[in-house]
Amino acid sequence: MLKSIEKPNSSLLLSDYTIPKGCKVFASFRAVHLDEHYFEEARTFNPWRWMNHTNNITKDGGQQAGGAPIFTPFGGGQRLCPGYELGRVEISVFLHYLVTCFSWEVAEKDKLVFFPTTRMRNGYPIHVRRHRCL
Ligand code: HEM
Repeated sequence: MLKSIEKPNSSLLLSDYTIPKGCKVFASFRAVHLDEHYFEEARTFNPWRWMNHTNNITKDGGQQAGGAPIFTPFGGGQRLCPGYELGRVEISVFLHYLVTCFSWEVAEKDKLVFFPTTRMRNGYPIHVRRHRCL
């Protein structure tokens, strides 16, 4: 749990870290989303984990401090991504057509890397074949 205390000289004490006034703080959503404490086998591709909508709570059933959700790909609070609904619709439509109208084969082996963001090292090239469409 993160505790923040504003110090008299305007620096901020966040957990055990003193953040000097004027510093920029980058919240690593990836670090939270790959944390085994919150997500079982966090680095395993398992889309079925999202069938259970209680996945925004800890494994022991506790909510994160302040009751905030732990799965936050679109940020949160005042800076919540304003395009989050559009983003979700676009991804749903894309995935629907990808799996219903196309098949694909891996063109060349690739490796998943996690820094600075989660991605495939070489962009995961694939050969796509259109086999059916609405
Ligand atoms: C999968 C798609 C998307 C993801 C994962 C995503 C994620 C994010 C995240 C993490 C933030 C930062 C929140 C913060 O600063 O705490 C953000 C901000 C923002 N996003 Fe998205 N976004 C997506 C799609 C979109 C789309 C489709 C639009 C617009 C059409 C959009 C517009 C914005 C804007 C304008 C901000 C800045 C909000 C602000 O600073 O107040 N995003 N997004």
